[in-house]
Amino acid sequence: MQSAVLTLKDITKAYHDTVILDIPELQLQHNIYWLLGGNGAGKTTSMKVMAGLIPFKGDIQLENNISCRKQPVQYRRFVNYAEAEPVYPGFLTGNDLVSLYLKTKGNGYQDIKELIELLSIHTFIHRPVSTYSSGMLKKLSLLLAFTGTPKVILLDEPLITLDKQTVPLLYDMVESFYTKHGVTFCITSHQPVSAVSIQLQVQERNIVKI
Ligand SMILES: Nc1ncnc2c1ncn2[C@@H]1O[C@H](COP(=O)(O)OP(=O)(O)OP(=O)(O)O)[C@@H](O)[C@H]1O
Repeated sequence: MQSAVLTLKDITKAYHDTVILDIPELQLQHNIYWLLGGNGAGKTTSMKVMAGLIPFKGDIQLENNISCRKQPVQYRRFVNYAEAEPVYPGFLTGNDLVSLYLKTKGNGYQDIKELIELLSIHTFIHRPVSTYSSGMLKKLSLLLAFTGTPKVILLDEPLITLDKQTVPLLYDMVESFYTKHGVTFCITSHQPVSAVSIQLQVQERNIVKI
């Protein structure tokens, strides 16, 4: 049996008094997962919990040896996350953000300049992000999720605002990081995601395999 990359145990997440997630146990193996669920079901909340970015009860283990609760810095070094609607300080340029990520995450599996060219980010990377369109911002945030040497990449609604040419490029990146670099992906999307092999669903506050 494949060993678990992420193990969620006794997770509960509430906003104020409203419980959004109640997950007794969930194991994600090395794979590409598509997380489904209706509007407001809890997909983004699940992604933020798995990214270790918001408080929750319970714990998540990465490869059974790094605890999100006990070793949050180490955990976040190996779990990358791209938000559905990324927001960055407007005065920073794409170059500033790439430098910052490289400094904190280290050199990546693939040369960052190659990825910048591949996604055609080089034409605007020198500009402050306040001047970007939503699609340009999305491309930059996806690029940043592929920096460093993550074991898991979480992509929340990666397809929204992406142009037709970029969608297959993103799928190729997902496939190649999955096969060549052993990265596990969890992707939320209301559109079908062709790169995916296992579907998950947020159902009555739990995440189940379907
Ligand atoms: N910061 C917050 N404070 C209070 N409630 C919140 C907060 N963020 C999300 N919620 C609530 O949590 C529930 C789940 O929201 P979430 O954004 O995780 O859903 P989602 O499945 O990603 O939805 P969508 O498909 O519409 O993006 C919703 O009822 C939402 O109103």
